[in-house]
Amino acid sequence: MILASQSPRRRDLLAAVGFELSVAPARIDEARHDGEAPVELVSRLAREKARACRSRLGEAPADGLLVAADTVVWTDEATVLGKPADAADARRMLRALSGRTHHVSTGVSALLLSPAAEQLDARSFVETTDVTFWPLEEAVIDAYVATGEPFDKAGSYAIQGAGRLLVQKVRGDYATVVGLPIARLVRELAGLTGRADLVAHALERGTHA
Ligand SMILES: Cc1cn([C@H]2C[C@H](O)[C@@H](COP(=O)(O)OP(=O)(O)OP(=O)(O)O)O2)c(=O)[nH]c1=O
Repeated sequence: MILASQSPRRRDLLAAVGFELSVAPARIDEARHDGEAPVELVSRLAREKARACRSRLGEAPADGLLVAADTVVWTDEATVLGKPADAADARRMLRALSGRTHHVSTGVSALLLSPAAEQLDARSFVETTDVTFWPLEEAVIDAYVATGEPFDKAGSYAIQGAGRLLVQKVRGDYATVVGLPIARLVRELAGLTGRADLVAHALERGTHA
């Protein structure tokens, strides 16, 4: 499988269910269009990342799968919180999330690659998980920013890291927050490849520590 993402979290989630990966990050403009809803944004960006990566493979790629994804954190006002520009930006985002429920949407686009394929076979979907933060005192925000963890993370936190200390409640798939809804993805790949046994196969091959 080709993973069109630089995210080590996505690589780990796929490797843990037994996929052998080659990583080929796609560089695209991730700017949000005027009036674009967060769910539409991640859906579009995942598809654009997949398309950009696919076009670099040339005319006749080997058989296989290509997966791209994009994650955003957003609030009820449809404000999108991207990766923080600096520590002050991270602090501002964490204050905005303190004591409230926000949404994390991950868009995924999977392509079936084949040298013969005229028509591109693809599956794209978006999963959204709601995350509630404990109220965060300024000292907690400062200590968290000082860990350095917020800087390459949408919304300025990582639920899989020290950021788990900020989280009171999760409603939806935890893996969607980390950056890849793996359970849904394996099911979509089963449909895309016609391999109904893919979930069982992933359970057999995976390393489930
Ligand atoms: C909210 C949250 C985000 N994140 C991460 C997942 C994503 O890697 C990142 C969101 O940025 P993305 O732009 O989705 O992904 P990326 O830049 O890491 O990789 P690429 O563009 O090459 O696909 O934030 C966490 O790791 N944990 C969390 O709890």
